[in-house]
Amino acid sequence: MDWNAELVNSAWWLLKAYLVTLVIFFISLFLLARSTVWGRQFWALTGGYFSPKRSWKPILGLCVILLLTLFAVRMDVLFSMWYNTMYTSLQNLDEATFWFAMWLFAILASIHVIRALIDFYIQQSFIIHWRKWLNEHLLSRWLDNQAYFRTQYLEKGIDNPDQRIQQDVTLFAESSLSLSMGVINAIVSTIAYTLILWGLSGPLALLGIEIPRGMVFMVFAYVLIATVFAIRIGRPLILLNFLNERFNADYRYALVRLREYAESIAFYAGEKVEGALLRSRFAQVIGNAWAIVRRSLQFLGFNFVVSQTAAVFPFIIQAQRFFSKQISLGDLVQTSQAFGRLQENLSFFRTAYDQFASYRATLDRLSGFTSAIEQAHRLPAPAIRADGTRLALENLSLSTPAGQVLLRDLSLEVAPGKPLLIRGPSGSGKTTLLRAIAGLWPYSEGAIVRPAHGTLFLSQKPYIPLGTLRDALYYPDSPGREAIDNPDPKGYRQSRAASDSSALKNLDGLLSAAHALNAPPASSATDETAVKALQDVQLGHLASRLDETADWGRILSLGEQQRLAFGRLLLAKPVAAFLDEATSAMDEGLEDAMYRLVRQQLPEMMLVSVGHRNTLFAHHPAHLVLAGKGSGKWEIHD
Ligand SMILES: Nc1ncnc2c1ncn2[C@@H]1O[C@H](COP(=O)(O)OP(=O)(O)OP(=O)(O)O)[C@@H](O)[C@H]1O
Repeated sequence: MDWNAELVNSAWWLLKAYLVTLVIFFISLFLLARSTVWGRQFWALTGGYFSPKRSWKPILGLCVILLLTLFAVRMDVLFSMWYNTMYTSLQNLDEATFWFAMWLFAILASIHVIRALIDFYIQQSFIIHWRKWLNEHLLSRWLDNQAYFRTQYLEKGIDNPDQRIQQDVTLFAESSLSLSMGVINAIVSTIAYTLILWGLSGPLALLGIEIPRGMVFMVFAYVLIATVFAIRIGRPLILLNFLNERFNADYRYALVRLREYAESIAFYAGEKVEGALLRSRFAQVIGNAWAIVRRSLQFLGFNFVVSQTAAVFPFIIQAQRFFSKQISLGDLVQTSQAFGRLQENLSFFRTAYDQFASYRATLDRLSGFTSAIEQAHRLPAPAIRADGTRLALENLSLSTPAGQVLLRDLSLEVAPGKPLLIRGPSGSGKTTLLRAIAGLWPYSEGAIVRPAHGTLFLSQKPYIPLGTLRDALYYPDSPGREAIDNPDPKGYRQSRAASDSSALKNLDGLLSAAHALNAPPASSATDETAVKALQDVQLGHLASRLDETADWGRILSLGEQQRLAFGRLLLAKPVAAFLDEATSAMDEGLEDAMYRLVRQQLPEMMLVSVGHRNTLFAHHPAHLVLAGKGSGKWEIHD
């Protein structure tokens, strides 16, 4: 074999194969995206990423990965030729060729290693960029228009959105690339090795009939039959793997709820009930895991038998031609390798069958998620317009999703400095009215006029974000935002260096050390405005802990959290504020003090409160009373 010519041939082969594959690859993508359900789902989900208008980089990246994949196929073919050269030199006792083969191997192996590393790096960076785009795309659609909240109004809600955004996106990007490159590798290798085997195989006598190049036909028939059986044995694995995801997500969700509702459950001493629920969910996970093991035993067993048989099959067929000296030892070895490779590549479609099925399940979950988001975006929204700082309702009617009337034809105007109290029986629609004003309630008619900016809604159970007390105080304007956007690289690097050196002794400890390094400097704790706000709402004792990161939602009592929310109000100085039973956990004295404070510091603010207590009357000259009971009636007392 002339290796100099072979290297030049390889370069030509690579160029031709690359151009042909490139064209076929993009045409196939186009056709799949148009004619198959999953192709359309794929394109709807990520077409934007590959749009050249956005950036050429993803397409260029894909082209490079394709080139490296074909390069890998060619290297494989060269290795198979190398084995032929080497074994033939052994058979001929040709020492010079043997040593030449050793040098050649050094060159081929070096190229192979460099190619593999470059391929690894480029594929990983391609996946990371893709994941970043997908994550950002889904996250912004999910946050836009409050879709994360409004999806609850859809007839068919969505389960585990967190899993879809975090886990499925990763799986989707990784599997898309590995499956598509796997298919290309398998097809191109199949062609390459069919040609090799074609050259090496002789006629095969079967049942008295002589089949020319019989080996090639044998391997195709062999793999085809094996594939049919494997799909039959492996099919139940698709459902089992799908259930595995579902059961694990259910189990995780039950564990998360235990953490979320820890206090209530602990008060009820509900460990027994929770334990039973957790154990029964875990039992489902385990039951399914055993079913997967049993089915995989059959599937793997069958695959092992198929591949083991394939190992000796070509020797048996070529033995006669070898012993009659029609082919060399190198030819025999190369035949067995080409047969093995061909069998392996044709089997790709068999072995990747369940991978493809789980890929489709991931795609289904992501498409279901995006279409739910689109539906949520299309839900009607209350007609809200801005007219300076005016706050008014014009012929507003509200109903429940089931169509029950909550409020009919309400018109009113809230004047600055003249707070309005909304009263009415439980379930009459007080909170729903605030939801409509916030733009969150889809089932409304009429118009809402409110300032475009500078509105603040406080609910009965204030939201306390993750982070420091200062973050909670300024929410949703976070003074610590830079820290979130730019996690301190120094702290991160230090913790990483520590983790490198300590051989991963205590990861929890290292992570909390990194967290501590990320905390803002202590000097900012003296921020006067924040401290004053805390003192005003009678939380002065927490001033020194402003920059402490803790689970404040659990540490502070409900009354303290409500006072913290009043602090938020004082700092934000909104044009209009809406307080939904925002003082329900305070005693009457504190409630009075909080309202006095607000009216003193923000006398011109438009204030709307929802509440039941008579003590609120003193601070609200105007009242809106909802009648409830499905009547939609209301009264205004000025
Ligand atoms: N997401 C929802 N889906 C279906 N019905 C809802 C939804 N949210 C609220 N409702 C219904 O709308 C009605 C009004 O609820 P809302 O929370 O506004 O009452 P409320 O007057 O604030 O009651 P309370 O004084 O007990 O807080 C209730 O019957 C409630 O069940």
